[in-house]
Amino acid sequence: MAFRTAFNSRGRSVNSWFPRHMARGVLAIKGKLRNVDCVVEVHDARIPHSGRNPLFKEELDVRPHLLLLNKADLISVDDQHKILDELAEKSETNVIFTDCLQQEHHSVKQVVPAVCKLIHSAPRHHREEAYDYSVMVVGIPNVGKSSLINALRRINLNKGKGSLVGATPGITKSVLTRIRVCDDPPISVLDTPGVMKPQIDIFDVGMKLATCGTILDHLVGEDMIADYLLFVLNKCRNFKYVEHYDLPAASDDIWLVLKHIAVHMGKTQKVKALTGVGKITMHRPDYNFAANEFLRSFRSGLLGKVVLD
Ligand SMILES: Nc1nc2c(ncn2[C@@H]2O[C@H](COP(=O)(O)OP(=O)(O)OP(=O)(O)O)[C@@H](O)[C@H]2O)c(=O)[nH]1
Repeated sequence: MAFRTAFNSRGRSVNSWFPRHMARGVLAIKGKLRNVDCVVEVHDARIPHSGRNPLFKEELDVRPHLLLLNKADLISVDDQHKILDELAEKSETNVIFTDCLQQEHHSVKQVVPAVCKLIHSAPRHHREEAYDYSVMVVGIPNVGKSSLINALRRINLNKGKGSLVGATPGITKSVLTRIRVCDDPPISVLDTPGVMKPQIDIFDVGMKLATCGTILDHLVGEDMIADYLLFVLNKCRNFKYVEHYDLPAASDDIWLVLKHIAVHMGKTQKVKALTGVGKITMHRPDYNFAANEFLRSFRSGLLGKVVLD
């Protein structure tokens, strides 16, 4: 079966999807850099190249930089190896894949040793005398910055939440909160609000970011994101959704797929319609519910392990 090879943007512009306050966020982050020993950038492993805020590298590169590709549970181990090779080609070698939701936190346990190694490998400038290590956690919205901080606290301090976690992008609103995550060695992190590049000019990048939940769904439209997700799944021949929703076959028609999802999940709405034989009651699939369900399932890994880049 032939599927779409390109996604139709339907004339939509991406710029309006990015909240204005985020430009101020970078300035605030930059202003705190003097008191920081290392920058930890958290990004979504499903989009290892797209959507990273270039300002994190350009503006904060005066400090050692560690890239954490989080939500690694949502991609395959083979893809992780491939991504490491691709990043190494761009001279980016300080990279760790993390899964902050995993109970034992095996991957997150690598973070403190890696941070210490990086700090020891570079001059601390005027912070030479400072007893504790100060780490700034940066990243675009909803990639798991707060989850990482909470996991670090659990591992190293046996303590619970220090930072709010949410499925909606933009949960961390306060500008820069200092949180202790380890006593030996003493490490504090600065939690920062998610900051997106002020303008993303490539439509495809905007859609990848939206599919991973880093942009508020309603700004883009859930049906549009669901259509992009369907396009991606078909393009990479990942047909797990067919089995998951008991569809008769794979399809590139989002409305057909959403209709099946709604019917499969028993989500139809009664509507009255006036016909030639009088008023009749019809059952209309709840397309909004279906689009939301399709995205939610993908984001929680139920539709397979997919790298969007
Ligand atoms: N599958 C998976 N989900 C994760 C992981 N880490 C975080 N999440 C989920 O991703 C969502 C966002 O997590 P947060 O920790 O609030 O992200 P954040 O970057 O602090 O978000 P902002 O406050 O918007 O900047 C939540 O629903 C988390 O449960 C992970 O490693 N794997």
